[in-house]
This record gives sequence, C-alpha cells and structure tokens, in this order.
Amino acid sequence: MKPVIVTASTTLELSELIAGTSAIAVTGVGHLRVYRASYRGVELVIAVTGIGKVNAAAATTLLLERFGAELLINTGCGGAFPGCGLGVGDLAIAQSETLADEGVQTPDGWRGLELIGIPVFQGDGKRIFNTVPLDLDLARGAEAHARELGYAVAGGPFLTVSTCSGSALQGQELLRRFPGVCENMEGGAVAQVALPYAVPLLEVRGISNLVEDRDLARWDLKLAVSQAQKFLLDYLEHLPLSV
Ligand SMILES: O=C(O)c1cccc(C(=O)CC[C@H]2O[C@@H](n3cnc4c(=O)[nH]cnc43)[C@H](O)[C@@H]2O)c1
Repeated sequence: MKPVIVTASTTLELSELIAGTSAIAVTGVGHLRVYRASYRGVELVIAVTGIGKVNAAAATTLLLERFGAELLINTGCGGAFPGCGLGVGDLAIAQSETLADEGVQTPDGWRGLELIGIPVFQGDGKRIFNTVPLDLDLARGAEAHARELGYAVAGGPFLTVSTCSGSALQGQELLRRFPGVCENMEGGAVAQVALPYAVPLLEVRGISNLVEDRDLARWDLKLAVSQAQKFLLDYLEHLPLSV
C-alpha cells in the first residue's frame, strides 16, 4: 500500500500531526524535512515544503517520485474571503484550486491563461488553464466528517497566489477573476503537480485571517493550524484504506 503524503509550508503547520502520529524524522529526501509514521494502519509521509508555489511544486514532485501516494493532503492556514461565512479558527476544504495570478494584465484588466492559450496541464483529455478540479467526493466526505466533529467548515474553490492580498481591494479583484472561499500560497501548485500522477488531493486549511486590509492583530495562525491538524488526526484515523 502506498503512503498518504501530508504537506504544509511550515513546521508549525505539521507539528501536532508529527507529535500525534509519533512520526520519526527521516533523511535523504532531497532538501526536504520529512517524517514517517504508521498511524492506525495508515502509512504516512509528512513533509515541510517551504512557502509558495515553487517550494510546494518541487517538494510534491520529489515526494511523489520517491514514495508514490494513495492520497495527498495539503494543509496549513489560509485567508477566508469575506462573505464566505468562514471566520478565524474555522476550516476550509478545497473543491478546486485556482492559480489566481497566472495570466496577463491587459489594458482592459486581468485575464487568465486561456488568453495566452497555453494550458498548465494537458492530458487525459483535459486542458487545464488556471483551475484544477479536485476530487469532489473526497472533499465533500472530509467536509461532512468535519461537520460531524463539530467544526465550523465550508467547502469551496481555493485561490493560490504569489502575492498575498493584504488589502480588501485586492481580495475583491481576485474574486472578480474567480470564485473563492480561501486564499493560500501553495495549494494550486500541489494540485497541478498531482494531475499527471493521478493522485487525489485533499486540501484542508485552518482560517488564520480574513482577506481584508492587513492587520496582523486580527490573525490567529496558531489556532488555525491547530484546528486543521486536530481535524486531520481524526480524519486519518477513520480513513477508508482504498481512497
Ligand atoms: O505578514 C503578512 O502580511 C502575511 C501575509 C500572508 C501570509 C502570512 C503568513 O505568515 C502565513 C503564510 C502561509 O500561510 C498561508 N496563508 C495564510 N493566510 C493567507 C492569506 O491571506 N493569503 C495567502 N496565503 C495565506 C500561505 O499558504 C502561506 O503558506 C503573512
């Protein structure tokens, strides 16, 4: 059985998972900080990717080549778009991932990769430009599981950016481009890399902040990453083995 690979950009976003599964650090996986565990019958590879799309893509490629995977889980924190019903400490689960700032800034406004006409992925009869669809059954199953456990949770489209929206105006600009519930900096890259490997991706983020005018006093990174990891520990415990 191939492992379940869990990634996040920082150690803080994985520390409760590492402790809760008694995962052991392993060496020799390129530049990555990697931990392995056998948890309730599930083989786990837990890896810190570093921040942003390039780190996430490089790490995901390396991990999939080295270990293969039954399932990929990308976790951490994220910003909730106002109006989506999520607040700090809630959970968001991705139903799709969009590369929300890959495109063209034209005199008439921003346009996505379709304007260029070159997809980021082509294969299996698909041409993917900005939005990578994710496994909906997996996402909805995880959302239902979280709700049963009492989490405030919403599933929906996630937007991945290189530049965080530190203003309400920029958040509104992104929502003019694509629908979204949660902004982050890695998920779109993980989703894109997973495509040719045909490995399902579940992305679960704890909400650390709203996408609004930047005010770090309103953020709670620790609560957000703790909520996501507590949920994942329970989710992994109840994972059907043939995901
Ligand atoms: O200091 C800032 O302005 C700032 C802006 C965005 C993120 C941070 C972080 O310290 C966390 C980066 C980390 O968390 C994810 N994240 C969390 N909230 C957001 C967001 O509103 N927009 C985009 N990414 C977010 C992201 O995936 C990074 O891995 C500090």
